[in-house]
Amino acid sequence: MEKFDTIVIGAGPGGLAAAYDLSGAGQNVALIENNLWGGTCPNRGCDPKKVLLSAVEARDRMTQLKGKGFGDVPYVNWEELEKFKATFTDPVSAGSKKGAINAGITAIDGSPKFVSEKELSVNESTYQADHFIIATGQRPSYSDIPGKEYLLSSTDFLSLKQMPKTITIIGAGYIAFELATIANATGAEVHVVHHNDHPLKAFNEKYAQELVHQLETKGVKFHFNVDTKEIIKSAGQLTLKADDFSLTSDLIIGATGRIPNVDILDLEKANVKADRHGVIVNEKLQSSNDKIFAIGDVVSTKTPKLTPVAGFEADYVSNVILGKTTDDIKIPLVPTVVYGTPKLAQVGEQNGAKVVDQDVTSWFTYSHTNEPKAMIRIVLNDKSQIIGATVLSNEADSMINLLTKAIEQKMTNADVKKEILAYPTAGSDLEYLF
Ligand SMILES: Cc1cc2nc3c(=O)[nH]c(=O)nc-3n(C[C@H](O)[C@H](O)[C@H](O)COP(=O)(O)OP(=O)(O)OC[C@H]3O[C@@H](n4cnc5c(N)ncnc54)[C@H](O)[C@@H]3O)c2cc1C
Ligand SMILES: NC(=O)c1ccc[n+]([C@@H]2O[C@H](COP(=O)([O-])OP(=O)(O)OC[C@H]3O[C@@H](n4cnc5c(N)ncnc54)[C@H](O)[C@@H]3O)[C@@H](O)[C@H]2O)c1
Repeated sequence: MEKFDTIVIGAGPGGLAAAYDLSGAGQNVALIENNLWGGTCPNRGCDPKKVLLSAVEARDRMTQLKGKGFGDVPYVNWEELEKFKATFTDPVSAGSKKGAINAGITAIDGSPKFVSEKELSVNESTYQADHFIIATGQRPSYSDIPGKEYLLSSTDFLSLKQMPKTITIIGAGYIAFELATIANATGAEVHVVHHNDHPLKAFNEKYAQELVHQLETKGVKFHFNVDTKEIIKSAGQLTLKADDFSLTSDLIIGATGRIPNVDILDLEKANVKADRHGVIVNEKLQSSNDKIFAIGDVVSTKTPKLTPVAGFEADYVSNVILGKTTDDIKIPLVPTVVYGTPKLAQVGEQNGAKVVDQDVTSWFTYSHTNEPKAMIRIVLNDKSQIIGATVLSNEADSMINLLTKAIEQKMTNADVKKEILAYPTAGSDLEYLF
């Protein structure tokens, strides 16, 4: 039986980072993947979505300047854009696997199952290790309704050969907003169906509602308080049914959340406990078996499920395994962005001693690109230090990174005014907020 220092299960951003860290430190590491190497983010998540959105953003920017330098703005050509996207995604899996092998990691394709607390089997071979890291991520989950087999996932959407004329998205979280933005820019009629009237529930409500309003202005139709009961297929189309509600479209995307990939690992044989949110861990990311860790999206914690978090947890767990730290994990501030035009970004505390909530649409940064609405909300504590922020604008992604740094450095509003930042940029406007 082959023996390793550490076996990592799942070659996404989390698993790959951990395998590289441990192998780089001299450990004998195996990495096991049962699908595409590289995981969700570069194959069917962040990166392909961002490639598609870059064309959408270019179109939206031109639309904002219609009559101010641009005439009629064409819809995004989906087939061409998909081909461009494939130039990024196609090489990922082979490249990620080859990179791991070149780094001295033993790369194994297959679905492992634990056979004991220290062993797992894959492809009829059994492997032993001192430590294991579970980094198997999540997959889309759908409500158990009749016709759910007709639903497509975000993965399917990102690889559609053709964009249909009408498309319905169930859910109003990150994925729903981003896919709605992309489909709308290709000329599709887009419907978003949500079971309550609180979209993007982790974000400031006023800002989320403004994003809804801006998408509605572009033609996206939101249907709130509609609890989907059934999907019916007829004459090549799909009809979504709810109480007193019916909507027919060419295809329906389920974007109602994701569930952890824990079910086929035989975790109970290794004494690893999981719940419906993932592997249960302590403050050192150890499972109920202290030699088996979990990182990234598969972990059952409230930590945001995002790529930089998976990477951070990978580095932390590697340091625990290598004996470099005995401290509990301390996740730093995690900024999040809903991508599109505009972007909605948020970080830190949303309540404090003082809140500056400013409509900045008329400011030069936003008026020279004719943005329909731009808003910034900064939360300060009783020492006037910045402790949180929400930004809605085309510049929200870079602004939230800047504000995250300001929070980490405990900057006050007076400190912000002392900074010299390149002008004219969204960052150099910050001082005018206070
Ligand atoms: C559409 C979409 C857009 C996103 N956009 C963003 C974004 O803009 N920014 C951001 O930060 N995050 C984004 N995310 C989230 C991001 O993709 C994840 O947080 C990140 O990929 C988590 O990394 P991970 O390594 O924990 O899991 P994953 O990337 O999911 O990797 C897990 C790996 O484990 C493999 N695996 C699963 N089960 C097994 C098994 N039994 N045996 C072996 N291998 C297994 C999987 O095939 C996969 O390769 C997005 C996600 C989606 C779906
Ligand atoms: N830009 C980014 O960083 C980004 C983008 C996409 C995905 N992600 C990651 O992927 C995760 C999953 O994204 P997501 O959008 O699937 O999840 P989500 O949790 O953000 O949104 C799911 C939405 O579906 C709704 N919902 C649940 N059941 C429903 C039902 N029966 N009918 C209608 N609506 C229902 C929820 O209320 C929620 O609004 C995110 O939480 C995030 O971690 C990040």
